[in-house]
Amino acid sequence: MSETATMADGQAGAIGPGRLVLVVGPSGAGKDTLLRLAQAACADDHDIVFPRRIVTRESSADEDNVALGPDEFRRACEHGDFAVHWDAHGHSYALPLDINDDIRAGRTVVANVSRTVIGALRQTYADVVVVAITAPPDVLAARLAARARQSDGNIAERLSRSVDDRSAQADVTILNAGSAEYHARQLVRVIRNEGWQD
Ligand SMILES: Nc1ncnc2c1ncn2[C@@H]1O[C@H](COP(=O)(O)OP(=O)(O)O)[C@@H](O)[C@H]1O
Ligand SMILES: O=P(O)(O)OC[C@H]1O[C@H](OP(=O)(O)OP(=O)(O)O)[C@H](O)[C@@H]1O
Repeated sequence: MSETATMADGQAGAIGPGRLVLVVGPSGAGKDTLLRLAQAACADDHDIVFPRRIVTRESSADEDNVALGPDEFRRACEHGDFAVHWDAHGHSYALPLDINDDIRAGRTVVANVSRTVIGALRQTYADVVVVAITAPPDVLAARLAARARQSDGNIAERLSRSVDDRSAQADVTILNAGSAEYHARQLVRVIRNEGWQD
């Protein structure tokens, strides 16, 4: 399995003062679901930004991503259009460079990223909060089977993906085993920097 984490702007902790909230976790944990609900809850707050990811797969009901072909993605990468990019599950993913403008303007940027890029992002941004979304293994398997997204490829391979936990330490962990609405409210409280376990 290969992943790459490449930063466009590598000055340690240089980019602030806004917060970068990273939503991470295994496939099927519910990252996109909680993000969609949180985005809807924050729709009126223009200081909270949910950037569209760039992914080498079609946009779907699960994620409203910008879809690029592999060659276009590579050219955009070489052109310096991405704040960060990585490869996983046979796809390439990126966050757009303009998140840096939002963060410099003091806005909060919320994004679903690979656990493999947390270390690099913590070094590059001044205020990073990592939110791990988790669920028991049997729940992950059932959810991925039910999601049945064609671009997911082999579900067993998705489930078996492991990431070095030392590089992926979370500030907050949400065990997404209750209702999605309840856990999305927890995520919103983290995004708003409020007490999240109330
Ligand atoms: N709290 C929850 N309760 C029940 N089903 C959920 C919950 N959270 C997510 N799901 C479902 O699990 C599947 C995987 O969720 P998704 O958000 O796509 O996960 P991820 O982005 O982490 O891979 C989806 O079909 C989604 O509807
Ligand atoms: O390195 P990892 O932490 O394992 O993450 C790898 C990738 O998997 C997820 O993407 P994707 O949206 O394709 O999958 P998911 O929705 O099934 O998690 C996540 O957003 C990362 O882009």
